[in-house]
Amino acid sequence: MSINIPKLPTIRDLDIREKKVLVRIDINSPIDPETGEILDDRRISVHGKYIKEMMKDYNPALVLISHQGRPGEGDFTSLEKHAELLSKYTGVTVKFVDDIIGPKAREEIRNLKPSEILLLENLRLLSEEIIEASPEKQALTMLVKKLSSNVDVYVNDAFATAHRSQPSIVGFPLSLPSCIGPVFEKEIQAITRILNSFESPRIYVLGGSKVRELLRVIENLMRNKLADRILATGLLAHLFLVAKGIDIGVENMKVLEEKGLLPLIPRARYILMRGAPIETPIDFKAKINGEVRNVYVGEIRGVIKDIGNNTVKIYGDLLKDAKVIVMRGPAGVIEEEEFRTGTLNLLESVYKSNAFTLIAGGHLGSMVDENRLNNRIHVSTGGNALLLFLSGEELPALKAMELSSKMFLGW
Ligand SMILES: Nc1ncnc2c1ncn2[C@@H]1O[C@H](COP(=O)(O)OP(=O)(O)OP(=O)(O)O)[C@@H](O)[C@H]1O
Ligand SMILES: O=C(O)[C@H](O)COP(=O)(O)O
Repeated sequence: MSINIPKLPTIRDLDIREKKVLVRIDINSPIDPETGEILDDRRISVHGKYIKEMMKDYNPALVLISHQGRPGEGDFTSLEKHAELLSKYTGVTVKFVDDIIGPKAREEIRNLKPSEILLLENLRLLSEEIIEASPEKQALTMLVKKLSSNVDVYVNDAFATAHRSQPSIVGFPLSLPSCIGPVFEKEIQAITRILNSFESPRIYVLGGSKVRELLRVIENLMRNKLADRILATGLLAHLFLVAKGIDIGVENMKVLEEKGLLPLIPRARYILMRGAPIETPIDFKAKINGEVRNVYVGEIRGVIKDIGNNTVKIYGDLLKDAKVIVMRGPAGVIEEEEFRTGTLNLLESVYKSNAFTLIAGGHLGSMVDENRLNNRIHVSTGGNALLLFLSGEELPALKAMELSSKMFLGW
């Protein structure tokens, strides 16, 4: 079955040359709560690369907006450091203003000339930005009203926030001629290629800790017959082993309990009974008496922290023949160096394969060797947005963009 993805306007459909362009990006990054340092700047570097191209091709005056973290959490910080990194990746000095809709920000926007870039402060300092509502309601917020009257067009390049119905995502498209940006477009192209591919085998390697979300993805994959094999790793593997009736040991059951995952066992059983092509590991890495040991299913001891050597080999062999690969979430506790082997080896199989590959998720993305990438491999900037999309859910950003293209482009 193929999935219908709406045709969305891109910067080629809108006249942005020398215009004042408001661009919603997602440079939300992991932050060290103690020092405030940005721990991984992948999203910033990806946006930087495409902004640089946009400047070269269209010479606009760019006003960038983004969020960082959530109020009350350790990663809720200013975007000042992000501006420095954006300057590094774009090769243009990105001016930062510690204001969003006040007189200071509006003055800076009014004075901005083509070839200049301005970054406004963290959008989530505005309480309006946290509230989710319909595009029609969001178009009436102060954020949308105050900024719309100072720019010519709106570009949504924040694919990773496409699942939020917040004013900076769904309000502007109803107020200004709008389109998606290049990062968003690349993500849609990769997902379309994955979801509409009839080449097989199509193999999903699903791991990490967002097990609830992954079950939704698996249910959609089954509904639409999108996967030939699903190789479970990470905490998803724990859950499916238990659902298969396999004893994973008291300590690992406790891990599932602590993460609130035990209630998902019946749902996982139902997924298996309906014939989902889910493979589970045959061995794992665990720390026993201070030493890393390879333990086999049937005699699992210790806390499982990675997939084992034989599973790496078997999963690797399966990936060799794949035509399409989607890899999401790490295979083990990659925060501990000794438990990165499974993830790194699976990535090695991806680099060597000829399959079109989508790699998703912040933790997994941080393990990718940029020097080994090629145009067959797309490393997504999306986390939850991508998972929801793969689960078959409508993303508010796409809906708002469709409304906008009807209103302003007559599509
Ligand atoms: N066997 C395991 N036991 C416990 N935790 C695990 C195991 N395998 C992986 N994890 C944990 O999963 C977490 C990453 O999962 P997550 O689902 O957040 O992936 P991600 O790639 O960062 O995706 P996203 O960007 O959507 O957050 C890591 O913190 C890692 O320690
Ligand atoms: O990292 C993400 O998933 C996006 O930046 C969205 O962040 P949020 O979950 O805080 O809305």
